Amino acid sequence: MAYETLIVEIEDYVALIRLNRPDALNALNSTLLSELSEALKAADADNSVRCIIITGSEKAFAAGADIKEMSEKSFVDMFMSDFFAAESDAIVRTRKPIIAAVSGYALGGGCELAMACDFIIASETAKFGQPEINLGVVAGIGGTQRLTRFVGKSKSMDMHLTGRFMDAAEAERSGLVSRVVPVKDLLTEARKAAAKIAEKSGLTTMAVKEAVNRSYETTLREGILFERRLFHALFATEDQKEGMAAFLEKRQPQFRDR
Ligand SMILES: CC(C)=CC(=O)SCCNC(=O)CCNC(=O)[C@H](O)C(C)(C)COP(=O)(O)OP(=O)(O)OC[C@H]1O[C@@H](n2cnc3c(N)ncnc32)[C@H](O)[C@@H]1OP(=O)(O)O
Repeated sequence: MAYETLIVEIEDYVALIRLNRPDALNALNSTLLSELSEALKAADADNSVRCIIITGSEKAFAAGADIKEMSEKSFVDMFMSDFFAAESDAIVRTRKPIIAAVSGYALGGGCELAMACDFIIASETAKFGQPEINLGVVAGIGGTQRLTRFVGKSKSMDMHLTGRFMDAAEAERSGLVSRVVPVKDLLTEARKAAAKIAEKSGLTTMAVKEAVNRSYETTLREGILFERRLFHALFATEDQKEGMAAFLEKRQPQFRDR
């Protein structure tokens, strides 16, 4: 399918979704976000895809929601359209793993999009920020909630209240990103991570996502119980038998998502 603001390539079980509004630093307008939702739904439903990468350009992952598009909207416009709710839900509803490969600016909605992915691999030039305060608004796609869970209250308040940017080294130290790589290696490293994930049982990767994401939404006791039940349930799958048999027989497992 052809998109106006995205380039989507599927190769070796990985769907690479590249945000593509070069003249606006990949600012997230409604076309881009609805195309991204569609692309994620299509990748989730496509049996030839086992992992998804979302990336931008070297200069910008995404410099936030499109300020030109938003500037004249009224409260009624925003409220009645439930601005960006459906689009951000589409990311969270995606059951296959999503890696954000971030280079350059990931600001406002761009930072929120990256945080809604399952993990972030950043290039050395990545800059994260929630500068909405400079525009007279607050984050609107989960920034106050997710950033606080990732980096803690003090740093999150600092970022949201001052609007300052965090570089890649600070983002890695703070737990916002899983690793930092040279710019030239960003996509190679993201593809390597995706290829590793693609080798696993798709059933089990979905279970991992559900369990880790549950840790943000429930108490420790409930989360551990959820994990234990999921662990028990996976003993009803062929992939558990195959994974353990392969280990004992000293061979690579052949998972069938069953
Ligand atoms: C999700 C919710 C609820 C809210 C948001 O996300 S609000 C947006 C938060 N993001 C920002 O406030 C960042 C805005 N952008 C910047 O501060 C700067 O563009 C920069 C620091 C990222 C880069 O500065 P630089 O001087 O290198 O580049 P520019 O000349 O400023 O930008 C190039 C080109 O892109 C357009 N641009 C950049 N960001 C956005 C944006 N968020 N929305 C719309 N357009 C954007 C910028 O206007 C310029 O276009 P023109 O050449 O046509 O002016």
